[in-house]
Amino acid sequence: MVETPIRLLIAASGTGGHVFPAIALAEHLRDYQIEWLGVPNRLETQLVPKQYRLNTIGVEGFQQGFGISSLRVLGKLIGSILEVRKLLRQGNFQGVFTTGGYIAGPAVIAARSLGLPVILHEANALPGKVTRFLGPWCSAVAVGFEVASEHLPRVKTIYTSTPVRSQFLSEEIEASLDLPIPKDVPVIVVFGGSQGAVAINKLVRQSANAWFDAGAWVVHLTGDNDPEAETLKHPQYISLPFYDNMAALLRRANLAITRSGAGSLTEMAVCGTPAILIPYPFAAEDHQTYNAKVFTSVGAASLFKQSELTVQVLQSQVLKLLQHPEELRKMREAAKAIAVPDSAEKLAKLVREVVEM
Ligand SMILES: CC(=O)N[C@H]1[C@@H](OP(=O)(O)OP(=O)(O)OC[C@H]2O[C@@H](n3ccc(=O)[nH]c3=O)[C@H](O)[C@@H]2O)O[C@H](CO)[C@@H](O)[C@@H]1O
Repeated sequence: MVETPIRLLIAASGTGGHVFPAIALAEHLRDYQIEWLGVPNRLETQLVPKQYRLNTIGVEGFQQGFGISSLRVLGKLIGSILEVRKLLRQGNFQGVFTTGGYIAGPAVIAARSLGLPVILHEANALPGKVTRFLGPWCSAVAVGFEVASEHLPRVKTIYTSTPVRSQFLSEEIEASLDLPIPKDVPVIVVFGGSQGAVAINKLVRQSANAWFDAGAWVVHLTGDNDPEAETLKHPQYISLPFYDNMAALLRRANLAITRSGAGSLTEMAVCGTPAILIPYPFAAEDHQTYNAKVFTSVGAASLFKQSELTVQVLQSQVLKLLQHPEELRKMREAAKAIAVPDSAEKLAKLVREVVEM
């Protein structure tokens, strides 16, 4: 008799930090029939339908305080819970995996109200509200940073780190870097999460000439909402709105200047990329600062508040590191020491244990 494959609904929506780890996990559950739950206008609509059926619902987060708009969001939430319950029942799903965020609300509530198992993965050092609130109701909660467990006292967590896309684990990936950079020059990569970071872009454009003079090349991933993105021209400067082959670039880079989203940090650990971290100041509950501290506490990065970082400070901090390659080497080793390259396997094992129990 042919066994029917297990049907799993993955609820992962929004930015790269939520969608990429779920794609990496799905690659380790090839024998499962996977469908996706997302919203109609976010990154999952570009990344998911090539491989998995994408079901979309309308859902959004609550704002501070309680008013008319909260009532509207609550109404939408109830509607989307009913929609997900219908999808789970009609699709005969046996479990749900989610990476948290708004989509996790209806996904967890619908699944648990039907008695289905739910595995939630929380990538951030300070878990999001949905994880803190619904974590105790999930069958298993995996965390990307060990310190996250301290913020989830009512939940038995499992530390798996955060899965990275498979190209990050390939030994030969650096050879696939298709940017015209000479072999032996120091490379600084600047990026701001999957959306770009206009404030960092500005600082970098004002600081970069001193780094060029020191022989460094700068690869600047500006995001696509920076009106000044094309204003700096230099033979040692490459500016792109977005770059797909981050695995090769982070391996090649001697230093990254970036935000501290959980996805980027995990990738930099796996690649051993030393970093200057500038947490996004408006991130929910300042969670990026908590993420960054995981790296600074082991000596893999230095941390600067955006409000306190001037051109002079950034310029001299980078020059100091360029002049002390042994310091960069120590940071590289420190980053690698906290990497968990088999995170996707660990998470897939957990999913199997819970769903097939
Ligand atoms: C503003 C905000 O609240 N961001 C959150 C969002 O992260 P967000 O998705 O913005 O940022 P992450 O650092 O987690 O991930 C960025 C991803 O985009 C990729 N990339 C980026 C630029 C580029 O040119 N090419 C490319 O592929 C990176 O390699 C990485 O995989 O979810 C994360 C996980 O919950 C949180 O930790 C972040 O704090």
